[in-house]
Amino acid sequence: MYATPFLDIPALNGASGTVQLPGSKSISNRVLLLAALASGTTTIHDLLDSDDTRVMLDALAALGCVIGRDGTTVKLEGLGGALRSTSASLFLGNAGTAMRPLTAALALLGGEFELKGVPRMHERPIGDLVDALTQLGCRIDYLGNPGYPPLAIHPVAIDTLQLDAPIRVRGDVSSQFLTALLLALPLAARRDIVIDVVGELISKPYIEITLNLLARFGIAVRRDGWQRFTIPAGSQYRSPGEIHVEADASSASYFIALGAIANGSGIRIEGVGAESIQGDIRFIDAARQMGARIDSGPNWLSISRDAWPLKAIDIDANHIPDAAMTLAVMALYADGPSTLRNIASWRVKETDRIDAMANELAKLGATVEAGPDFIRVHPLPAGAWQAASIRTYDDHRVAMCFSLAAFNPDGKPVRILEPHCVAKTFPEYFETLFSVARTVEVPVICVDGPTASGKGTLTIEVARRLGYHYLDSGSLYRVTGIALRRAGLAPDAEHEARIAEIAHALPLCFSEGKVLLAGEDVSDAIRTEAAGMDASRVSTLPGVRTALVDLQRSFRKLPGLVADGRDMGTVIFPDAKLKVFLTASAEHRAERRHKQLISKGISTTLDSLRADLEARDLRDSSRSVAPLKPAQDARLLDNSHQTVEQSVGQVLHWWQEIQPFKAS
Ligand SMILES: O=C(O)C1=C[C@@H](OP(=O)(O)O)[C@@H](O)[C@H](O)C1
Ligand SMILES: C=C(OP(=O)(O)O)C(=O)O
Repeated sequence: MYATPFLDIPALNGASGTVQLPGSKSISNRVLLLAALASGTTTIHDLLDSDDTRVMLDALAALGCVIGRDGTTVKLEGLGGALRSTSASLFLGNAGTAMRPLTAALALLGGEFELKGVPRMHERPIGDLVDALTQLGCRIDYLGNPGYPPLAIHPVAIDTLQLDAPIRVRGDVSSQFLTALLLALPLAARRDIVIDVVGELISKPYIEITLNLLARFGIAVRRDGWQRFTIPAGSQYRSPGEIHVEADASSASYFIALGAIANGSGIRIEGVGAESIQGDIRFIDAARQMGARIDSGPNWLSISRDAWPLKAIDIDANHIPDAAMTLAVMALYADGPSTLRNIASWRVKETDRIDAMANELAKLGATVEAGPDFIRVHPLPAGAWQAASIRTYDDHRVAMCFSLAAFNPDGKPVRILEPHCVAKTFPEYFETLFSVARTVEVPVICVDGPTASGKGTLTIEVARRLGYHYLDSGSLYRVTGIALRRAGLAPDAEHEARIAEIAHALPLCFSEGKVLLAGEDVSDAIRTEAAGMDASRVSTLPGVRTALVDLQRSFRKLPGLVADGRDMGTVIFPDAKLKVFLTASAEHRAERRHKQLISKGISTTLDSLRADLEARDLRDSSRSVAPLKPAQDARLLDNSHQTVEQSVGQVLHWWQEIQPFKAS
């Protein structure tokens, strides 16, 4: 997941490949609650691991469920209708699928509970559900604004609930209120329980998910149209033992759109197919209408671009409220204005999504019309796209769907602010996108400079702040040095061919700040002075340098790279847009190295370190191949009198200066 304050997506121009998508949020949270209400153990495969499921799991654990986890498989021992813990304060983040169903279940289970969430959750309505539960005799107080969480739930005896008259619940603000009642009321089914929906029910397919999963847990709800639902007397939750969660159909919408927009050999999605029980799968109908070519099989979809530009669409999107946001961005690539209707519920989700989409689409340059329950998006012709800094309003779907704007014909990058909000349902969204997307040019920042100038520290920090990959090219030489010593060779010209072979096939990777050679952590071994000397000698061998060029260039991957070394800007990435040549006086560098070594308990003297550094500088700058010198277009940064933060700030400032983004 990108934990950076922003993520810059360079202009993308193609995409091909296969993505395995994470589990459905709607299925995961329903199954977790049903498994908790049932008796016996349920093994859930492919459960979504995200903020929304984590708050549900934490809540169930606080209620006394025993939960075991192995990757995406979760084993949950149900409570069988009896809470092990009858008071708890539960934090439910911004998960509607946790807040609403848990409110109903806990109001019936008997106990003192406090249910709260993030500030936005406290602005998302729950009054219609609380009204329905209160009619039954449940006792719920608002701890903040009436009609909204946080809530205090008080115990009532389940056999005192009034179940003789139909329970009336409004269905026109959120279908989750009806879902919550359907999931929880089997707890009280000593007689038939009838629920009547008041007003036009929205987001109907989510009720189908609820009914489908209730049936998997042994509860056969009778349904009369979308108005009346009956939970038969004697209903009891029965765990199916094992259950698989399909991949998330709403998450699939971004990759379906990607296949429809991007040039390439198409996108294959694994984990969800056209027969999905999730209503958002009907997004494929809308995408086909806009011109996508889509095939499907058991648990897979394959999408490729067909009609181009896409065809404008005018649809009632009430049945696909979440995926429809993706259509609003696809509309930018259409042949006329597209209209999404009957989407008033967008206004009470993670943010006011109609306003958010209208504001951010306008930043890209689009003309947008919006009303209480619709949005109309006009296509953006080539030449009219702006490089925009997209505000995401802590809404995962805003972040995800705007990444698709990076396919604009004007080659403009897109900045996504607070990209970590995707953690609500799809923490690895951007990584998944980057695994299949192509760009004309992956941005690179080169930081070259002499030994002990602080390149490593600076580069790692700049990469971290930008969410870019990191290449410590010096370590390639150091690792080669270690590998050749292990092969019984000396780092000299006599063994150049053998060393080059070793370098070419170096099984190297950087992971969480560690350098791994064939899986072995060699981070400390390569930092000794002896390894440094070997690296410097190895790097004078032209055959070895050539062998390592391809390896170094292979680190240039989306969304960008910060490369540290001695010839990054001059030889390896001569087209880099920002090249920094970092220096510090020999005196300062010797002092820093001295401190470093002393802190590691390695004894040495300042004078000898300074002499070594000067000898190395001379060798590095006078070698015949790629001598250490600033690239012509490099910016010089002397950090002798700077803190790390100051040099990082300077590099980020230079980088920012060459970005085209307007402030948000
Ligand atoms: O029941 C569910 O799993 C959901 C129902 C929908 O909400 P509304 O019924 O409020 O539209 C949907 O937007 C939400 O992401 C998940
Ligand atoms: C509306 C959404 O979430 P929630 O389940 O919190 O309602 C969503 O995921 O788009």
